[in-house]
Amino acid sequence: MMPIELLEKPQTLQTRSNAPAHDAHGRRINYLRISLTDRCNFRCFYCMPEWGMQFAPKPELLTNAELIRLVRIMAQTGFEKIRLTGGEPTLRRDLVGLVEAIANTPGISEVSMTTNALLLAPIAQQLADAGLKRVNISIDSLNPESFRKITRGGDLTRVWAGIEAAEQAGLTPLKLNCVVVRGVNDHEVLDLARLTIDKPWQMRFIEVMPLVGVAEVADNGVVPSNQLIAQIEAEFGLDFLGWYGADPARTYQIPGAQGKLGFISSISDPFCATCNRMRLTADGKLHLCLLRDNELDLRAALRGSGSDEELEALIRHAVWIKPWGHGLPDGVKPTVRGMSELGG
Ligand SMILES: Nc1nc2c(ncn2[C@@H]2O[C@H](COP(=O)(O)OP(=O)(O)OP(=O)(O)O)[C@@H](O)[C@H]2O)c(=O)[nH]1
Ligand SMILES: C[S@@+](CC[C@H](N)C(=O)[O-])C[C@H]1O[C@@H](n2cnc3c(N)ncnc32)[C@H](O)[C@@H]1O
Ligand code: SF4
Ligand code: SF4
Repeated sequence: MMPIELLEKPQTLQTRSNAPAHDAHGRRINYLRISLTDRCNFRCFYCMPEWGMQFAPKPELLTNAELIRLVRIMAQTGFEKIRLTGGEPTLRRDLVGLVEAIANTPGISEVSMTTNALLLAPIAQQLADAGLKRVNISIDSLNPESFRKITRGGDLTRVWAGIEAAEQAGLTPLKLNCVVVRGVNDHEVLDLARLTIDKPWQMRFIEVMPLVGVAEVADNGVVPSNQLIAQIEAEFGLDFLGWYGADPARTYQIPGAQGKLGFISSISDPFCATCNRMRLTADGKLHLCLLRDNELDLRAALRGSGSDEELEALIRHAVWIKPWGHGLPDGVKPTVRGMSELGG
């Protein structure tokens, strides 16, 4: 499918202005994931090729002023929850100032961030003071050597320092993300789950998805969540807690544990029916569904002197035409963007 580029105000708007934006399937879309940069200080093998991606040249990236304006307009269309991601969001210059501006935008109720935490420790408190509510941190192995291999160079000690600093700064409840890949880190699932016995964290196991640049990792690497659930239950016992609204994770708990377990089963048990989210790429494209190619060029409208009203109309139209869901595992795979451009 070709990406959609709608640079002009659509002639027929299907949604009521002033009402919070809903798509054509009745889903309320109120969660924007912003990729602050497509660059990263890791090269996780399930996310990016070793040589990286074709990174966007700097002039193509949204400036802070453009981003803040867009967030204000998105908030007017009903977006309430913002997640900063990347690439690696901590590489963005003036991250603290950006967090503060977004957190102070009328209508925005929560700003959170997904990070690899390598650079988090020294800035965690400043981010919390600026209005960041919580962080989700990626950790795919507890073994420093395997961690280094999976991330192609990552230092697990610094990531633990980031986790500790996030807790101290109150960026909680803390969620830890592990992309499980068969034959690489699936043997560590019990050890990762065990962390939740003494810590109030949500440890989440994610089915690997076939994004551009790494599609072959998912071809043979997906471990269906039900296999992991059975394995963990056999070792510790497991209580099902629920599946709350638009949360992509099904949650469980080891009996008596302080923390929880989450399973994000995009492939074996998709959650598109309750999807509430869209993505803004660092180069200013509104990407309508993580696993589809459709996107709309907001940067062109921003830089082409589009008024706030025109931008709002474009955003409402994009929400209206948001695809129902993905077609995996056997349907059309994404062909345009890598995970590091979309932010997960
Ligand atoms: N298929 C699909 N997977 C998603 C979507 N959103 C998140 N994920 C997956 O879930 C992983 C974890 O997402 P996070 O960045 O931690 O964000 P989150 O789960 O929305 O965060 P919370 O606000 O804490 O619920 C991502 O890396 C993706 O693999 C989505 O809309 N579709
Ligand atoms: C793209 S990263 C960006 C934020 C940050 N660099 C990090 O790793 O947390 C966001 C999330 O996407 C997940 N992710 C990356 N590639 C994936 C894939 N192929 N399938 C499923 N999740 C993936 C990562 O594990 C991470 O939790
Ligand atoms: S998953 Fe995050 S840390 Fe790993 S390469 Fe992708 S963007 Fe970087
Ligand atoms: S695959 Fe698309 S529709 Fe499904 S949950 Fe993710 S973003 Fe939403």
